Amino acid sequence: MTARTSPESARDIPEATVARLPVYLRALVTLSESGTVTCSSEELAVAAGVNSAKLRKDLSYLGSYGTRGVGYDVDYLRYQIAREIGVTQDWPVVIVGIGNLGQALANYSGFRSRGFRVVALLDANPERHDEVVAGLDVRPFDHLEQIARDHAVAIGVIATPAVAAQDVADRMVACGITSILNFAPTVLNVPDQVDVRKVDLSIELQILAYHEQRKTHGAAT
Ligand SMILES: NC(=O)c1ccc[n+]([C@@H]2O[C@H](COP(=O)([O-])OP(=O)(O)OC[C@H]3O[C@@H](n4cnc5c(N)ncnc54)[C@H](O)[C@@H]3O)[C@@H](O)[C@H]2O)c1
Repeated sequence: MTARTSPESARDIPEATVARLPVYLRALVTLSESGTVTCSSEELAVAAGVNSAKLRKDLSYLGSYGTRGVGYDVDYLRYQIAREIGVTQDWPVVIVGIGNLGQALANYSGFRSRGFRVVALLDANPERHDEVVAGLDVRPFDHLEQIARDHAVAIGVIATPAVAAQDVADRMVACGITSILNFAPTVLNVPDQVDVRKVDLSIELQILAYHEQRKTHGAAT
């Protein structure tokens, strides 16, 4: 499967590579902030926690091969990857469902530093509408259409209970939101042109539990 790429590149990059680009970007930001000017593919691979042959192959999709004997220019590669992902531009984001998780997400400073600007926090519960979270008023869910229009919102985050998530997704799609990050433990039905990414920490824990169990059984035999 391939992923859509930026208009400049008009190339298709494999989905698995796309999933690793943010990992490389994070490693490059750390290297850059520590004053590193160039790095070898091995150094970058260690910093990103991947195999260096895979890293070189991934970066070749971006047309970036480094310079023999010198390696990669850290800031230039950081810019190239950020541009490929689309985070050199500012992405307005709305978060719907401002309970425990929605508040934690709203307070997460890492979104802004990676090009995501939270423009509104929406909740259906009127009791929440007096609250200010991360410097933003919590607003009625019914304001979604107006906010999406005013800020040209492309990305919506769902942090409501599972029973409400499909309705929230339908309303997001109806007002032109084409990418959804869903934290609710439910499968969303959306039109083909809408991208949904699902985050489920309990699934990650279950995968770890599976490996733990195998370690325990392996040790017992
Ligand atoms: N993906 C993960 O790893 C992960 C981790 C924790 C929680 N969750 C999920 O995230 C969701 C939120 O969890 P929480 O602990 O913050 O819950 P919570 O009850 O604290 O908050 C949910 C909020 O959604 C609001 N809401 C309900 N229906 C709504 C609607 N139709 N429109 C707008 N707002 C609505 C509620 O008023 C409430 O403020 C749940 O679905 C939970 O299962 C996922």
